[in-house]
Amino acid sequence: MIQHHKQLSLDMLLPEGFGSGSSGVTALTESAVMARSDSCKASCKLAGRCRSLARKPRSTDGLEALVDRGPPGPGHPPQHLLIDGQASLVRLTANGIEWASAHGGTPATGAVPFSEILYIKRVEPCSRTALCCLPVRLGPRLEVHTISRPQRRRCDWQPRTLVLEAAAEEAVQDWAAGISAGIEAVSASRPRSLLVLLNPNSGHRKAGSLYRRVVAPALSGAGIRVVVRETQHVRHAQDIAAQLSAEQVAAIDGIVCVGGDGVFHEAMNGLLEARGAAAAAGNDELAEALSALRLAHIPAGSTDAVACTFHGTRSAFAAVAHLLLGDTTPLDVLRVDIGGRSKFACAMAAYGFLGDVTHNAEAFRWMGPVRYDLLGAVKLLAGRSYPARIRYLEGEVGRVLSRPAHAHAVCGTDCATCRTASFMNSRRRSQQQLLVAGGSSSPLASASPTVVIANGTAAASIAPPPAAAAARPTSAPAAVPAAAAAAAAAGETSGAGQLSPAASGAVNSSERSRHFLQHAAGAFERQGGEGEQWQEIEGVFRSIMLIVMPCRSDKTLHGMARHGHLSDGRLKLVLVTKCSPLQYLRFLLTMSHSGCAPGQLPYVQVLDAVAVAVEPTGGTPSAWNLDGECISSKAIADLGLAAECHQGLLRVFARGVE
Ligand SMILES: Nc1ncnc2c1ncn2[C@@H]1O[C@H](COP(=O)(O)OP(=O)(O)OP(=O)(O)O)[C@@H](O)[C@H]1O
Repeated sequence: MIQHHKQLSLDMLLPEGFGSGSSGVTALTESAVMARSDSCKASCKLAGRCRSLARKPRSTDGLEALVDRGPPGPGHPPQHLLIDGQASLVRLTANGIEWASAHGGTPATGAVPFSEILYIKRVEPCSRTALCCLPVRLGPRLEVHTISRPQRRRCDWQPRTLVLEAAAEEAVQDWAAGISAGIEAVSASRPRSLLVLLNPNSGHRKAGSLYRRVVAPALSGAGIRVVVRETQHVRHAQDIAAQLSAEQVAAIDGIVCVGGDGVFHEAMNGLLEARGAAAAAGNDELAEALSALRLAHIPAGSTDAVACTFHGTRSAFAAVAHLLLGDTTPLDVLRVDIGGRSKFACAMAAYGFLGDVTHNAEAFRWMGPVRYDLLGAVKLLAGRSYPARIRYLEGEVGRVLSRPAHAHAVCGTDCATCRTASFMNSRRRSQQQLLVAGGSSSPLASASPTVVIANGTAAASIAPPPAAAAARPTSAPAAVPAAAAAAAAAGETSGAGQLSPAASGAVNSSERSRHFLQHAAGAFERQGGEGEQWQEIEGVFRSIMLIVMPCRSDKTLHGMARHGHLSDGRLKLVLVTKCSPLQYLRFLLTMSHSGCAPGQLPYVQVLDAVAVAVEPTGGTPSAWNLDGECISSKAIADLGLAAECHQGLLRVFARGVE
């Protein structure tokens, strides 16, 4: 059962930088400092600070005048306040707070936009005894909690607290009201209520303390209602997300995953499973409400590639800040068909080397994150390769985005490549809907080349014959699930944020040819375009990777796929052919240093694709690694794996790397 989050004492949990401790010292009154600073010189840790305050008496004359000035607001004259202990002229503009002060004779200005204020907190006046034994009078204050960007790594946001101090409580109230109104005007997408799924087993098993130290105070400060559930076992996060009732879905704006990539992967799968089930049951209202939920990842795991890719940093504070600000972006999801089931991955699906590493990693969890390095070294030396046949579809979006303007673009905030893909996707959907509404057969469909199915045990041998109407997938109805056919007929393609019933339900086929056929047919209908044809590559591979997003982590700062995107509807198909351990090590180092890109190494191919099918062609197949989760079922050995990228299927709390 969902338990209500216990409100924790902010004072106990405030992380460094969130607190009021140091700012309190700046509120020492001038006379108190003058009177007591000499007597506490020797013993007091703060004596130096006290002396400096005593040497530089601060003017508070302006504060008295403030009381009669009326409420602050855009167009109103600036008012005198103390900002971080400095007498300043402060005003509210339409965009935020601006101030000017003269610190030590040097004029200084500053500004904080409303869009970067996480929350504000009023602090009542009080008296306290500081470490220096001085009685400290803390006046009425307003803490403005915001972010700062370090010079060198701008996306590595740090907490910053601005303390506004006025002479009278009413003035602080006025400022609080003015700033709240400004935040309200830019906060349409900020969450108000969240479900938190916390995996206590992640990484170094410190997710709980990280939550209490960094996440809870921020959520509580922003007034967000939170329900926290600790996961008890493997797949628990998935079950919780999949079993959300309509009332629970209506009550929350999103799901926050505190842990590693695994817990995010599970929550995503649960959410998409629930969406598919709701759509299949004709419950459009619930399906829509589930589509509106956003997912967040607060990194506390071993790799945390999801958070690193979303925000360009592994900082939990940065992830929470993006969440509080309501940053939202669509995310591509890879739908993977294994035997009769569909699973979803947002980072990558890997066969060969990474599959082998994950296959053994769980047994060594007690070692912590270092298990990946050790197993990686072992598998590198073992040097296993796997024969396989790979088919892939570049897709319309793949062809358009292969133009120079997009081919080398690095995904970031407000990415032009992702916007283009999203535009193409929505245009294609509306075109299809128009055509369906008009009752005509879709020219898009008729212009599409066809998929030729080689009967028998061979999987779909795919090539577009000149007059292939008879060989169109519809000519083999048994191979195309009714739901998929209905979805295609209704124009329910894998558009942004949409999930066709076929994408989530179980598929009732166990034969290899049917498995590939139905995937190929579905993907082709959705993703193919004029002149499109499936490409086929057969060989022996050390590693096959389907990388959906850039996949940044501590080990690959630029991402495993340097030119991967969060929502361009494509994946990077990376094929490393059979090679020596030394060559493979070179590949790993290249990937770690600069990310996979075409033409780097002669034995590595990097291709753009929207759909891929991988079929083992001999020997014992490797396990698959789906977002770090190991999949080693008999179905993969028998049937292979087929995957298709769905553009912007999920919405996540992120803005991309700044
Ligand atoms: N209470 C629990 N006990 C044991 N395992 C759990 C529990 N809760 C969740 N899990 C499982 O732990 C697995 C790993 O979790 P997670 O991915 O969060 O951490 P990680 O593997 O250390 O990090 P990363 O995936 O970033 O490398 C998840 O797949 C999940 O199924």
